[in-house]
Amino acid sequence: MTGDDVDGTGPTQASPPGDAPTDLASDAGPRRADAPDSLLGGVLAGRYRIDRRLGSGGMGAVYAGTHLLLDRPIAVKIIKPRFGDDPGIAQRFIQEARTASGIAHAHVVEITDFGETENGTAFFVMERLEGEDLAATVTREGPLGWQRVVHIGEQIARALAAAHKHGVVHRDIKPANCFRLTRDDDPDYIKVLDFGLAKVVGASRHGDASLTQTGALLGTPGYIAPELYRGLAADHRVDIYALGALMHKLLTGELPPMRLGLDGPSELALAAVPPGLQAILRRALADDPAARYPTAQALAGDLRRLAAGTGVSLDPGSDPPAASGPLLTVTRDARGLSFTIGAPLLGALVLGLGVFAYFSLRAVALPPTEPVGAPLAPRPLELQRPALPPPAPVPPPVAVPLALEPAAPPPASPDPPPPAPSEPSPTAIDPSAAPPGPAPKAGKPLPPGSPAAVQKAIRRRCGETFGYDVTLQWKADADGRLIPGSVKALVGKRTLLNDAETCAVRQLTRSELAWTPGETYTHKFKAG
Ligand SMILES: Nc1ncnc2c1ncn2[C@@H]1O[C@H](COP(=O)(O)OP(=O)(O)OP(=O)(O)O)[C@@H](O)[C@H]1O
Repeated sequence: MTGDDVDGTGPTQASPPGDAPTDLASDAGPRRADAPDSLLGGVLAGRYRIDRRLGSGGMGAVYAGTHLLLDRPIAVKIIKPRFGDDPGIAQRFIQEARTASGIAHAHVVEITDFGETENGTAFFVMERLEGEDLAATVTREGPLGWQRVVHIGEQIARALAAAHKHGVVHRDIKPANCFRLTRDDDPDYIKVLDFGLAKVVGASRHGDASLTQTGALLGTPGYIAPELYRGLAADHRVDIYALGALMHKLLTGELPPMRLGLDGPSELALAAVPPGLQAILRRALADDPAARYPTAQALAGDLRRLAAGTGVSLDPGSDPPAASGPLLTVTRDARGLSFTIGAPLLGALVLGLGVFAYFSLRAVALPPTEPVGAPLAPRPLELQRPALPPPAPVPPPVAVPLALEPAAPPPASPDPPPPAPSEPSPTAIDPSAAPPGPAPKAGKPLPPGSPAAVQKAIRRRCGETFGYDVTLQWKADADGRLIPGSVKALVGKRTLLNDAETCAVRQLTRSELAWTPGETYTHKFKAG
């Protein structure tokens, strides 16, 4: 897994220029592969020798090392120096290790140690895996056979089910975060990596309220569930959506088109896969979380049944009740993100009110504000899109340009929204269409058609992605903030939903520029 590839398809070991997330100091430009690394050859915490750098991601770099006492290979993730000064980020990093180490599942990477060095650099130690992440696999091999995807998807679903029971939502499931290795003659044995973006239900147990107040939309474009883009309450089903997107990517080489407000499955490029798998993906990728699998366990069950040829249970009413564990509800409010446990106690209360049956069909958690478990009221999303092609037996994938309706203003709060982190996580997207975001900077709106700063950033960061002429389009909302879902990358008349778009959307959303309200921008980039 690399932060190199924003849609999870890039190489695993390198840090190319298009990789905004991976370089240690983005303002200083990407880290050169041959740059000296003072950690190499050193010994961490008196027992971990740092042998070579494997790559880097949003918050840290990963090194291959050796446990000197046990003479055993390990991998160490070390927080980036620029984040080291930020106690909040370091806290998240340690939290990542602590929570991931508690999941203990065959398909979750094992965390064996974590801590801080003498100079305050946070690190954690993992089992070192031999293989490659799924982004590398799909880049090299192209689309995978559906049987392989079902096998891979089931393992990831089981890992997620274990994490969700533990109160952890991964929030950044993508090919780059799923490592493929050979075990017991299985060449597609999967370990899920990187719970760095996961938020923990039990954060408050550690007295870490800041974990709930990032105010940023975390994830990777293309894998982010629609409710997060909308700024609605969200829960563990964001992982189910992301896993659906991951399987779609593995099956077709492309991400599913984002179609906010549309549940129609006809645009999925899945003609070559069995109807049962198509149905599974449609359900996993449902726009409305209530129409998705209620649990990762249920998704894993259908994948298992499909592999065994015993059919799938796609009737939502046939799903098992929600897991009894502390499933997570992430709620966006004026203070940022907050978390609620859908505890059995809550279920009992609901039962006492005589409506358990109603909710058990739709929800696994009951957020305090806008329940994602309940059917979403049809939202008047202003989908500005060309007329959809007429229904056809196997329609080609259609990318729908989106203009998200700015969500309703947040409820009044006595407290002002928290300040944005000094350096957002590389995969953090300022949810400009979301209600609780900070007010747009009172910058001088750039004249339409000359977004020079963004052009520079995209040129620098997405240089390798644009090996061809590409036109970028994006739209500003009524407040002059970029609408993430509006970004399109066009090559000729074809809309791309891959590296170009995801790299561009990341750069655009990070730019924090004020745009001309309501303006649609079109910008051409020449290859090279
Ligand atoms: N336990 C491990 N064993 C072997 N290689 C690993 C291990 N963990 C990570 N790697 C590799 O290290 C590199 C960097 O991983 P890292 O988690 O920093 O990337 P990332 O997924 O982009 O991070 P982030 O999600 O924080 O942006 C990747 O090539 C990944 O495959």
